[in-house]
Amino acid sequence: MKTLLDVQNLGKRFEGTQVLNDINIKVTEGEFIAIMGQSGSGKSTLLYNISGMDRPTSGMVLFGGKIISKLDDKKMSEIRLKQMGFIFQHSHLLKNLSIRDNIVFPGFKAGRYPRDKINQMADALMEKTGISNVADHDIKKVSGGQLQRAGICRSLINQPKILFADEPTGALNSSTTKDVMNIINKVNTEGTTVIIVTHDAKVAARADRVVFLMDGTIHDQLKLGKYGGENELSREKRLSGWLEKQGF
Ligand SMILES: Nc1ncnc2c1ncn2[C@@H]1O[C@H](COP(=O)(O)OP(=O)(O)OP(=O)(O)O)[C@@H](O)[C@H]1O
Repeated sequence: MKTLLDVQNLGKRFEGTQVLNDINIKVTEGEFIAIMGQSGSGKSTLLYNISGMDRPTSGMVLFGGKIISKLDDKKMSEIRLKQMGFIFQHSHLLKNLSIRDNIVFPGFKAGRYPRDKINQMADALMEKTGISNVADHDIKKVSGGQLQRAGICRSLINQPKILFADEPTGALNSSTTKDVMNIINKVNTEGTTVIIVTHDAKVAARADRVVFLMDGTIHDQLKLGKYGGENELSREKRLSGWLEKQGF
């Protein structure tokens, strides 16, 4: 399989504090990676630095074989808009716009397809994630789970190669977490590479590989293989045993 994201000797320093140190990781096309670690270990910082939301202070990041960590803001924003999707704990949808308008917005901005086609793609995404019934609702009038699904639809409207998610289920209850993770696993099965930061072992158990960060370095990695074949409980057990060894 081809390497999509290649992180080489990445370091990040904030005002005299070295937060990430010598991070090396290769992510292959179609892979699903979960990043775990104690609070403050540098998980979100790593996600921001490998996705071009922030710049590393040392090392480099290659995306599709091209160095992206040294691109100017304009070029980086274009790559983020057209080739990457982002989901956060809170979906940050635009107020005073409907769910549908929020979802099509980055599609219109990227301008890769005519507006009719983008509207059709938004309809298909809402159908797939079960929010067609609230498509025209104001974002203040839907549930947290529906908002998060809308955030997922928005992140997918430009058919990104990779989806970055920072605690996407952090504000959801366990049943909605399961629904959202089912969607993310499906998107991954259909070919989108996924990198997710999570505190939740049940969420991380959905990934092919779990990376454990400690004090800003990769402490260990666990290969779980593709989700779906193995019994869910035994997979979670394998992960929790490994996490215990990491002191988590
Ligand atoms: N913009 C910033 N300026 C200065 N320090 C920062 C900045 N962003 C993060 N840090 C520091 O970097 C360290 C790692 O933060 P980060 O948010 O990446 O950790 P995390 O593992 O995601 O934590 P959590 O699980 O609590 O979200 C922390 O000590 C944090 O205070």
